[in-house]
Amino acid sequence: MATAFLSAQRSKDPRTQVGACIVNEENKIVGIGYNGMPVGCHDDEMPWGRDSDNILETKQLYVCHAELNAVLNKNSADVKNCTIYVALFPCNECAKVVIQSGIKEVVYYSDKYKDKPEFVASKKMLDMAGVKYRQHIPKQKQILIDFTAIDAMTGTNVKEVLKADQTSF
Ligand SMILES: O=c1ccn([C@H]2C[C@H](O)[C@@H](COP(=O)(O)O)O2)c(=O)[nH]1
Ligand SMILES: [Zn+2]
Repeated sequence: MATAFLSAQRSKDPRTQVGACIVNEENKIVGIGYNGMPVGCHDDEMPWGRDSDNILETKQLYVCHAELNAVLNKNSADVKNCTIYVALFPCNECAKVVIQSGIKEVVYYSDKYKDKPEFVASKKMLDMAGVKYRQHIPKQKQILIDFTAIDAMTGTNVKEVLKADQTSF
């Protein structure tokens, strides 16, 4: 789940950043994704709002959801019998992707949209298809990547590394 949230940080969505991480039956990561615009559709040229009279000026019609990206980014032949860790409970469209790709379990963190039709429909389809889902309960409240501590522990000096890289060309 931490990997899913780390991936979510790459999302340009100002309101809801979603990350997803797929693991196989051996708990090895086989796909990671976050919600973002399709390749070639530049983040800064696309709309990121969701409230507009003109749906063409909202993100809804364009953004690729984290689960879809995680499945499309897979580094294995398929994701059958895998588990997907995802920051937000999957919407109806993502539930279809999960089911059709053979993923057998969804572990989610937030279920903030549970009363919306897309998410009610999602649960209905996951139930019918026999895909299990459960909320993630974190074992610890914080995971920190502290580069200062890493530098001290490994004797890394980024300025030196940069200089070394430049001179190696
Ligand atoms: O299953 C899902 C549902 C939603 N997302 C993404 C799509 C959007 O970028 C945000 C939701 O935006 P709101 O403004 O909070 O409606 O989350 C996803 O990746 N997967
Ligand atoms: Zn979705």
